[in-house]
Amino acid sequence: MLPAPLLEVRDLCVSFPSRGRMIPIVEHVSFTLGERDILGLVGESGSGKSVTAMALMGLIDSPGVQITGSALFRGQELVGLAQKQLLRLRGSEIAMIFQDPMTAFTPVYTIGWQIDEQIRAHERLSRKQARARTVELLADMGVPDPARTADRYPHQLSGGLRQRAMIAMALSCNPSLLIADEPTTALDVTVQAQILDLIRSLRSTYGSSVLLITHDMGVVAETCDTTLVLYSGRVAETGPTDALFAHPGHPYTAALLASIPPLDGPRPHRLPAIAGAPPAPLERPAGCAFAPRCSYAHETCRDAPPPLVPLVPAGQAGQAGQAGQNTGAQSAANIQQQSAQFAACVLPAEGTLLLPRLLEADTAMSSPGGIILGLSDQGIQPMLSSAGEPPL
Ligand SMILES: Nc1ncnc2c1ncn2[C@@H]1O[C@H](COP(=O)(O)OP(=O)(O)OP(=O)(O)O)[C@@H](O)[C@H]1O
Repeated sequence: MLPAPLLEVRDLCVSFPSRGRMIPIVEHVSFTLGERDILGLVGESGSGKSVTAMALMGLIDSPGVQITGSALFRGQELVGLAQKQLLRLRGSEIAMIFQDPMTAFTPVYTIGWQIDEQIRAHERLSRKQARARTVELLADMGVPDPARTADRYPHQLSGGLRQRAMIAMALSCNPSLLIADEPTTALDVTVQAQILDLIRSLRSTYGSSVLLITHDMGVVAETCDTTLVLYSGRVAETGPTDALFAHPGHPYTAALLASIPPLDGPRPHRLPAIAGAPPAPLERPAGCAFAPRCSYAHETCRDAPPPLVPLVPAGQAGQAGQAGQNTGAQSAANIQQQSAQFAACVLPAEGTLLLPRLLEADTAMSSPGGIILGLSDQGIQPMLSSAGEPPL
C-alpha cells in the first residue's frame, strides 16, 4: 500500500468579494505532496500561487473571502479549521518563508533573539538552551560564525544570510511542511543556487516536505520532484518534473519551457515569448483559460476547461496500462466503442508535445501523423501508430 501523502489538496477554490461580486482567484486546484517531497508551484505573476499557499496556511484574512474544497494535512482538514488550531499547526507542523526575509524579522531585535523566542514559544527551553539551538540551526543553514551572526540585527546581514536565517527560524520547530514563496527571487544567481541546495537538503536533514512557489522553470527543474503549473488560477498541468519537462502536456507548459535559455548550444538572439496576457479572473473564458493565446487551440478547448487526465508518453501508454499505473487503461477498441466523444492527446512526430484536446472520434482518427492517444474516463491508449495507422 502507498504511504499516505503529507498534504492532499482537492478542488481548492478561493474567491474574494469585490463590488458585490465574488472574484474567483483560484479555481479547483488539486495536488498531492508526499512525505519528503518537493513540489514546485509554478506560474506567471498573478496566477494565484501565493493565494493558494496563504489559503492552505489560513493566512488570508480578507473580509468575505470564500475558501472551498479540501486540504488534508496528515488527514486533518485545513479548510475551515479554527484559527486557534491553525495557529498551533503553523510554527509546529507547517512553516512558511517569503521572498523578503524582512517580513519575517522585526528590525529592532537581533536575529538570534527572534529565533530564540520562536523556539521557546514551542518548546520548554531556557534562554541558554534556546540560544544553543539557534546557533546550531544557523550553522546547519550554512551561516558562517553562527554565534556572532546571531547577535546581529537583520539589516546587518546580506540578503543571502538573511534568507538562511529566515529558513533557520522556519525550521526551528521542525515543521513537516515548509512553504517557500519565491525564496530566491531577490537573490543573485550564486546565492540563489546555494539557497536551493539548502532547500533540497532539508528533506534529508529535517525530514521536511517543501511546497516551493516560483515563476522560474529553471528553479523548478533543479529543485522539485513534482511540478504543478498554474495558469490564471487553474491547474494547467501537473506531474513528475522530469516527465513534465520531457513531455509537456499543455501548450502553456511547453511555451514556458521554450522561454528558458538553453544551457548549451548557441543562444538564440531572442527567446520566444508568449504573446498576450492571462485573462482577468472575471474575464476567464468558459473553456481553457490559455485558449485565446494558444496556437493549438481547438474549438472544443473553448467550450469547457480541458479535463485533467493522467498522461503517459505515447511509447509507454500500453506498458503503463499493463503495469496498472494508468487508471484502468483498456484497449483502443473498447474506448472507441464506449465513447463517441473523448479527450485526445496529439503527439507530434518529433515527440515533444502532448496536446490535451477534446475531439470527436472521427476527427481524432483522421488527424495526420503523430500518435493520437484516445481517452475514456478509464484511461489512455494509443489510437494510431506514429505512421498514422490504427495499432489494432
Ligand atoms: N486579499 C485579496 N483580495 C483581492 N484580490 C487578491 C487578494 N490577494 C490576492 N489577490 C489577487 O489574486 C491574484 C493572484 O495573486 P497571487 O499573489 O496569488 O499571485 P502569484 O501567482 O503569487 O503572483 P506573484 O508571482 O506576482 O506573487 C492577483 O490578481 C491578486 O490581485
